[in-house]
Amino acid sequence: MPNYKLTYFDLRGRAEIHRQLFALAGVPYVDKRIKPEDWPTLKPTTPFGQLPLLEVDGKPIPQSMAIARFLAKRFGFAGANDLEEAQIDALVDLLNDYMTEQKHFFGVLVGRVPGDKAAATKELFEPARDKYFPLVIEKYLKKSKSGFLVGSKVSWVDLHLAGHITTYQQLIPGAFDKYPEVIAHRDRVEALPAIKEWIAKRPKSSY
Ligand SMILES: N[C@@H](CCC(=O)N[C@@H](CS)C(=O)NCC(=O)O)C(=O)O
Repeated sequence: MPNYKLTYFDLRGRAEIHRQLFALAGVPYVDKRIKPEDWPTLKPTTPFGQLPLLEVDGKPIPQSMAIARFLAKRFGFAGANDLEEAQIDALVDLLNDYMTEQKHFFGVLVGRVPGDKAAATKELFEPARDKYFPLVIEKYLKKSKSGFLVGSKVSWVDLHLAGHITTYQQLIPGAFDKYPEVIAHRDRVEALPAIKEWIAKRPKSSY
C-alpha cells in the first residue's frame, strides 16, 4: 500500500474532496493540517508555493484538481470509461468557470478581501449561480438515472459540487434554496455511509 500524505491548512477548503476520496476508498493517509504561522517556512519547499499538496511515497503532486483526478482514478471514482471520464472533466471545468466568474467574491465572503458581503453576493455570486446552475440541473441532474452527476455511481465531481453547496449554504444562508435539486444532490452525497462517517468525525472548521 503506498504511503499517502495530504498537506493543507486546517480547513475543508480545497482539500476536502481528497479527504472524502480517501474516506470513500477506505484508504489510510496522513491528514496533515498546518498552522498559518508555519506556512512561510513550508511554502518554499512546495512545488508551486501553494497547498494542498499530496505526497505519494514521498513524490509530490500539487494542484487540488490534479490531486482529486489522480485519487479518483486510482480509487475508481473517475467514471466507468473514457467517455464518462471526459463528462466528469467537462463538468469540473464548468464548475471552475463558475468560480472564476465570481472574481473576488469568496475573498469578500470570508473577510480576506475588503468589501460589502451583501453587495458582492448580489453583484458577483448570484449572476454566476444563475448562469451556471440551470445548466448543471438541466444537463446533468435531471437526466441522471443514478442520482449522481455522471454514470451509475458517485464520482469526484459529485464530491466537488456537494462540498461547494455545503460551504456556500453555510456562509450565505439560503444561497442555493432556489435550486432544490442541487441541495437534494448534496444530501445524497453526504448520506453515502463512508462520507457520513467522515463528516461525523472530521475536525470542525469554518469552511
Ligand atoms: N489552483 C490551486 C490553488 C491553490 C491555492 O490557492 N491555495 C491556497 C490555499 S486554498 C494557498 O496555498 N494559499 C497560500 C499561498 O498562496 O501562499 C489549487 O487548486 O490547488
